Amino acid sequence: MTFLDLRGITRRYGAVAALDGVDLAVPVGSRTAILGPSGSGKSTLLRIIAGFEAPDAGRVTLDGALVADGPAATPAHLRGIGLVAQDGALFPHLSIADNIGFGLPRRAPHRADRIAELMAMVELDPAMLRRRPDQLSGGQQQRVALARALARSPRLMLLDEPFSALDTGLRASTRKAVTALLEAAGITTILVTHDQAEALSFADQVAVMRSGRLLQAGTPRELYLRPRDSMIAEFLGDAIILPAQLAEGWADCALGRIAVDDRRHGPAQIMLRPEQLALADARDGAPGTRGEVAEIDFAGSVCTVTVRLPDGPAGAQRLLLRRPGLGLPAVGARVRITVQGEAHVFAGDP
Ligand SMILES: Nc1ncnc2c1ncn2[C@@H]1O[C@H](COP(=O)(O)OP(=O)(O)OP(=O)(O)O)[C@@H](O)[C@H]1O
Repeated sequence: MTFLDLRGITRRYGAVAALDGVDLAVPVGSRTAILGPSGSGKSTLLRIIAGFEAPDAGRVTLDGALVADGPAATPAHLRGIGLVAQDGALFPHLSIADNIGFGLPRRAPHRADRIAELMAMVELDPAMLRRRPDQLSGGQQQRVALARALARSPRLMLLDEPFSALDTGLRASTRKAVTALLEAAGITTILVTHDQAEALSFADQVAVMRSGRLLQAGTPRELYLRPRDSMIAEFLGDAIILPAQLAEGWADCALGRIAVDDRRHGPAQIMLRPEQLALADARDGAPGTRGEVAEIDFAGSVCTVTVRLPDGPAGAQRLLLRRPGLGLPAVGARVRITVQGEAHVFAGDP
């Protein structure tokens, strides 16, 4: 069942079309990530969902109620939506307890119990209650911001790049903790990010935006393995994109004849993810495309191996493969490349 429905959302700032006819359905209890480069319209969309801004045109329906129909919109405080901003936006002069309890009535019965409960939910030590935000780490501050947003039991939680200021390790652990918490509470959540790995690991629906348009929405797996075009493919991770000639579920390309996920005929662009390519010693005599290792970028657990293929009709091809640091071939080694699984054929023109 759809909890939030966006239809034809359009918003202009002068000559800039920040949003240009965005449609998106967010299922109840789901986690949606809106992914896009800087300036693609992600924050504008989030502000329109939250009610801080109204669209010029388009409709926002929340839990069956129309909350925006063009510029006519229900104000933010009547929507029951929680928001965690990029920097947490805590009140620096208030204690952690007062930050978390900010939205709760001052004289509410059990106010202190509710604050303690929220602290426990986000796994913060009760000893921190009297501290001020600047006496907490970045990750702890983000948990306080989340507790404050949870205090009013929102129906929908909006997360605007809430992990971006945290360093890599803390970022992953905070994201995991937040995901588990929101899932346990059954709160429909939308995360805005420009980090593809974060979007893929957080969400059960990823929506990719560029220049105010929503290009494709689907499960992380669909977007990663079946992107609509090469731009989306490369935005979601490393991609090997090759010109090919298609026939009945097969493609002839620089890697020989390989299986594809499309039964069309004729020229097309196909895509493989680097992890679909396996390398072996070329001297083993088994079938597979031969190439030569041109370069190795050693980076520990994930290294990049550049393989040069023999000149073909499209000129010399270089493939980038990711490999663990152990057992790497040497530069100049002759290797045999085999493909695992099917290549993806882009829906658009070659
Ligand atoms: N208040 C405003 N006035 C004028 N232009 C704006 C305003 N807000 C956003 N824009 C423009 O609208 C476009 C979309 O901006 P938006 O902040 O939604 O993008 P974003 O994808 O969230 O970017 P980032 O990842 O950098 O935060 C940009 O070109 C931006 O300059």
